[in-house]
Amino acid sequence: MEIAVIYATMSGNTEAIADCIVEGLHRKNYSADIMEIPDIYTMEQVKNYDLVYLGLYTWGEGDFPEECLDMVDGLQGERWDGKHFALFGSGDRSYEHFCGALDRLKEILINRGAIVVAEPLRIEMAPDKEEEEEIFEYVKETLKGAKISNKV
Ligand SMILES: Cc1cc2nc3c(=O)[nH]c(=O)nc-3n(C[C@H](O)[C@H](O)[C@H](O)COP(=O)(O)O)c2cc1C
Repeated sequence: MEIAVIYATMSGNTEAIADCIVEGLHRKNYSADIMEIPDIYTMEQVKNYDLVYLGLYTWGEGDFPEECLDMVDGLQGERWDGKHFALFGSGDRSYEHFCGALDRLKEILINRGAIVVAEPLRIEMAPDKEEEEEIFEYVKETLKGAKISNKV
């Protein structure tokens, strides 16, 4: 089973969540390819995976980060029927739309036929110890959601 963890980060918080997701996957004996946006150039790279963890921080007023716009366009331009996605990101509760980019991303993916396997995981800034546990639980929930029964 092929799993990718793809993320965008400006100050490292979303990257810390991505690293924790990879660790959570290892604990369940799954491996994953981890990639930072904008190093993903084609949707073909995304299509190769059975489960894609996609992480973004939120910018502006609930907006996508600038470096994600090409990828969002790419996602919008394809059908993702039956493909499993799990969304995560960092934000700041002092903004009106906490992790708002994740709501927008979820809507786009669902409209294009994707299965978003759990509610997006929203972390305030960088994960603390308690939130790391939350991330490990999220990994378990999303693996179940994706109905992955075979180990990599
Ligand atoms: C100009 C600006 C706009 C932001 N807008 C939002 C927002 O609308 N919603 C939110 O939850 N966080 C917002 N944030 C907070 C970032 O998403 C937050 O700092 C996040 O942890 C950054 O993640 P990163 O370390 O992965 O880059 C904003 C930050 C800046 C500097």
